[in-house]
Amino acid sequence: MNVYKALTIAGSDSGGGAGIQADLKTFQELQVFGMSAITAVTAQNTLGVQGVYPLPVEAIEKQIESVGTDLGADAVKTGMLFSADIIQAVANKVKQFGWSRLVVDPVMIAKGGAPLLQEEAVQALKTYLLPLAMVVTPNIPEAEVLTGMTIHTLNDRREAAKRLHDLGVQYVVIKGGHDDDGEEAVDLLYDGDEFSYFTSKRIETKHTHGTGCTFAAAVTAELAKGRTVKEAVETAKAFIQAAIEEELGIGHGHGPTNHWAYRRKFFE
Ligand SMILES: Nc1ncnc2c1ncn2[C@@H]1O[C@H](COP(=O)(O)OP(=O)(O)OP(=O)(O)O)[C@@H](O)[C@H]1O
Ligand SMILES: Cc1ncc(CO)c(N)n1
Repeated sequence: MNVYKALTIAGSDSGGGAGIQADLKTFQELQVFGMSAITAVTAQNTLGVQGVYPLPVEAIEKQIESVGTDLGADAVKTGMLFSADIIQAVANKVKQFGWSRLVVDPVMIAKGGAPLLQEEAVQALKTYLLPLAMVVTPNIPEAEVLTGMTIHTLNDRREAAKRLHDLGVQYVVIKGGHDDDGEEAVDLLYDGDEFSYFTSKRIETKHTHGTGCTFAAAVTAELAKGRTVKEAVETAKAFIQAAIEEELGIGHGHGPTNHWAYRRKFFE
């Protein structure tokens, strides 16, 4: 049996809808063996973030080394990295193990507004990690912070994608979840040459906690299997659409998406 493996380097969400938990569930659903290096523990639920506890840099490095020196990874994803020190350490380890199928989800703030990345760490993300990335997956506010431009139109988004590509990342996906007008949720992919668009019906719901993590984890899982970036984004879009569509309706606030919905929709 050919076993594909993916490593997520991200924060823990006690509520189970985002972060490490969303990543591992998504890897599993897509039949990829999931491994993790936890950067920070968050006390979090559907109502918000009640606490953030970053781990010592050494603890993060050790986890990555444990995976890298034994199991190996076909693809790697980063999520919440919190500080410039953590970003630099993660970038060094990615280089050390020669991981080229790297998906960077530049997590900055949780849906309720809690900061998951220190402001001074944005530059470190641009300098150390993005040049190593195969794919970066910002939402619109994250793309604005990374490029320093405001994004209103699709044209703005295309310009932002070009600027992100100039930072050294091979493929840029700017997600459209935050683009509030319109009946559709449109994600844009730029490969340095052409733009592609992945469009789905926008679902009217407040249960979108962890959509970004889940989407990027699905891209990572498909890359681990050797798919092209375009194929991986296509599957990730179908995965997140199903996960939002088939609501779980749990928790008292912005609930998590349904990680098993894609399997039920397409394979059962
Ligand atoms: N209401 C919606 N209906 C359909 N698709 C959506 C909706 N909201 C988000 N998506 C899709 O979910 C994916 C994640 O996009 P989004 O922009 O919400 O990420 P995000 O803000 O990083 O998420 P989070 O910070 O909650 O993890 C994209 O593929 C986007 O198109
Ligand atoms: C741990 C963690 N990572 C990422 C996000 C973004 O959805 C979150 N809310 N929590």
